Amino acid sequence: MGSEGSISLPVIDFSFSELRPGSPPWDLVKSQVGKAAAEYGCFQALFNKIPQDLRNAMNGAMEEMLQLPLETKRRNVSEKPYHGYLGPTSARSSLFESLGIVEPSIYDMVENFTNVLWPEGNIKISKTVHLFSEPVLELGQMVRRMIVESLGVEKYLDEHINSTYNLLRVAKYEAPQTTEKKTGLMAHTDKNITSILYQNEVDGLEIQTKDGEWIPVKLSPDSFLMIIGESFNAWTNGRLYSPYHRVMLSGSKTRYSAAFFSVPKEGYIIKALEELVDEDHPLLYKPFDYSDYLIAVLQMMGRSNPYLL
Ligand SMILES: O=C(O)CCC(=O)C(=O)O
Ligand SMILES: [Fe+2]
Repeated sequence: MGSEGSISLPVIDFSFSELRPGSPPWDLVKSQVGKAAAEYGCFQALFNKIPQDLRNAMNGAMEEMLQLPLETKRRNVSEKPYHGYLGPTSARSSLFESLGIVEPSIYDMVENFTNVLWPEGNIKISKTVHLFSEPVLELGQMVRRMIVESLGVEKYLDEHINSTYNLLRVAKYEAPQTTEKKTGLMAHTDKNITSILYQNEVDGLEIQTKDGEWIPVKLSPDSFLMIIGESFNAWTNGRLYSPYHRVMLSGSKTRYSAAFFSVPKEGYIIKALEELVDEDHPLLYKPFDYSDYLIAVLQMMGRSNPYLL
């Protein structure tokens, strides 16, 4: 397919006032979502449910959190990989740093996080993160429901939704001050179910198509990028694509992003749906426990992966 930049990622509009399951706009959007998830494993979602002042507040909150002193950010710890502070190390891009917030739609969970960074509390940040997260996570659930419906496996919808929790990671990518592109985050696939990305108005994300072409993502301020993770690909026996993506940076503007990951709960076994396994679609992956899989991937990638803890 053509030279670089000649194709772009699907853009899907979720800004209908009446986007209820079963309604005509729902069915229309659902067919676009199903197609995009199968062909690209990602799409840009236009979503007008978050007012500009809340987006501005979120941008400010991300900046404030990630500009704290290193020893403060390091207090954001977790025994689970990727759930706590990740900083620049010799094995990772020196431009990247991120903090992890488990279950950001639950106010008390956000407060637990902010209290670690600000022992005296920071209600403004807690409220902003919580308020911002709620509609984003609703968008995520809506997309997952549409995908499950478009594959004709609605009977597993509750199991699918209830088998995950949410993890928010806010990241800072230091401006490289160069005209040529520098790596901010190495190429990788997400291992979880779905990821929804929001950014301050600095682009940098690139997605690889099935043909191997890298497409730079241009996100309008009121849009999000939805990415299918490997676990969703496995659960649907390969019906969905899970694309490689990376962050490439140039110029003098610092990039901040908020990535909302839906992650399989501990102990949940990801097993391809029997309805999606047949002669034309032989079983692709043996059932697996997500936590074991993640640990195996991390071990396999070893030191060569800067994305590693
Ligand atoms: O910051 C971004 O835009 C991408 C983050 C990402 O791909 C990840 O954290 O898995
Ligand atoms: Fe990612």
